[in-house]
Amino acid sequence: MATGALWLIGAGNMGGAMLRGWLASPGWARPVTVIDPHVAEVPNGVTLLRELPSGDEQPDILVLAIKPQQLGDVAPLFAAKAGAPRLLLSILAGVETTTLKNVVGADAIVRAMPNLPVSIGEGVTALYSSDADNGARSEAAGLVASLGLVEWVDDEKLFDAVTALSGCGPGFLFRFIEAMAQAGEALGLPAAQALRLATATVKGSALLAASSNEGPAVLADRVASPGGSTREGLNVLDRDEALKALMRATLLAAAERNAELAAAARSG
Ligand SMILES: NC(=O)C1=CN([C@@H]2O[C@H](COP(=O)(O)OP(=O)(O)OC[C@H]3O[C@@H](n4cnc5c(N)ncnc54)[C@H](OP(=O)(O)O)[C@@H]3O)[C@@H](O)[C@H]2O)C=CC1
Ligand SMILES: O=C(O)[C@@H]1CCC=N1
Repeated sequence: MATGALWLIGAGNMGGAMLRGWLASPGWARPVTVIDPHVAEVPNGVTLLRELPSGDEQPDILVLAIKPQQLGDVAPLFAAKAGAPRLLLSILAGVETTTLKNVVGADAIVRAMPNLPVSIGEGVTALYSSDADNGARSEAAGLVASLGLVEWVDDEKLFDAVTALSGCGPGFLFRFIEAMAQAGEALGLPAAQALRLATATVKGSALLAASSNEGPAVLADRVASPGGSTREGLNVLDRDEALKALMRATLLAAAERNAELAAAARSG
């Protein structure tokens, strides 16, 4: 059971989600300090500081969860410190290892890209490190293992793609649920019922896809009874690859924004 101190800098939407996931995981024993100037409250047992302590004190593990555009605000605070954390886990979209190294001189740096369902232990966290040794890599993976699926990415260039797919993905799927529910509403269903049906349908389909040996294309065919109604709906999604083209454009736009954020962080 790991007991070294963890500092979480930024406890907004994603930092807060990871914190909830960690505190709910069996055997969690690390003392946690949240450093965030504005967050309203933190769970029981968590220390809240409004700014980074000015002395040389450093945690065992530092989790950086501020917005990429806020990195410049904390950089001078780290520059003034003599010590360094043992492990830095950065969840900043876009911001590259070389940029992080210039800000926090941790012994090991691991980039992580979690997604919002980590708060219920059903998330995805992608990890990348250019130079962490096996011990640090397994420690980083162990830290996020209780939050859901963990996937290593070998090439940092692919991190923007992973961010677009699984990091941003819940946002796209929430929009899909909303659109599906509204389409049901347009067919006459009460709004609340349409939302329950759409949400449960996406949940059940994802669970089935995750547990099946068959791919999503085969599963879609299993729903589409010959001569039936699903095929008519799939024909709309498939015409001119309408849905696939929309998803390609969606992920590309997100990935390009990550590259812009990286460039901005690189130039300080
Ligand atoms: N949201 C998501 O689903 C995901 C987000 N990420 C990454 O997580 C990071 C945070 O995103 P998100 O949670 O959405 O953003 P939020 O704005 O919700 O959270 C950032 C938090 O950090 C606080 N903060 C600002 N400045 C400082 C500072 N100097 N020291 C400490 N805390 C500070 C912010 O306060 P204030 O609001 O007042 O500025 C806010 O509470 C980003 O880098 C993003 O790329 C990664 C994966 C998924
Ligand atoms: O929107 C963002 O920039 C962050 C990164 C991944 C999800 N949210």
